[in-house]
Amino acid sequence: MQTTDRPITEVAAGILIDESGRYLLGQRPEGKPYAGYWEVPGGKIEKGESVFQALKRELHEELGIDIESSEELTVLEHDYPHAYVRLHVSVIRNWNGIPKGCEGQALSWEILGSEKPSVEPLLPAAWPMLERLKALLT
Ligand SMILES: Nc1nc2c([nH]c(=O)n2[C@H]2C[C@H](O)[C@@H](COP(=O)(O)OP(=O)(O)OP(=O)(O)O)O2)c(=O)[nH]1
Repeated sequence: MQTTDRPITEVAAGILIDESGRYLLGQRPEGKPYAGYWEVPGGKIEKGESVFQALKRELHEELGIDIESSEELTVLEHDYPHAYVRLHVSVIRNWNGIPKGCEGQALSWEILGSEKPSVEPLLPAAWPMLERLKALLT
């Protein structure tokens, strides 16, 4: 773990994996830092929320789906100019509804085994998540 004097922004990110073995990326909407960059869906954990509660709320707001369960994949930190973030990354295999871009964001289903995503650029901290996912599945 890195250490920092900066306040830490706790973030929950959820890698949705569908039945054909694809995972979902979303493009950050206008108005957010790194707008246009691709990321794993999720967002900031609010005060008093667990990682799962935050994921459930964020994925409902962003994608219009209801998740039933999640498996913790990894925790990683990244020092951005706008914030120091700690990302709690989970894998989600069960949800109700069909993911859609409720905030006007584009979505892309990606092949798990591929070398790199078909879309770019990715948020810098999304890369280690995908590496961790690859390691889990191979
Ligand atoms: N969701 C998500 N966030 C990521 C990833 N990689 C990464 O560095 N982040 C960072 C970017 C942001 O600083 C932070 C997530 O915050 P956000 O701005 O998306 O959160 P939010 O939806 O709660 O935003 P807001 O309500 O403040 O507008 O985590 C990723 O793959 N997915």
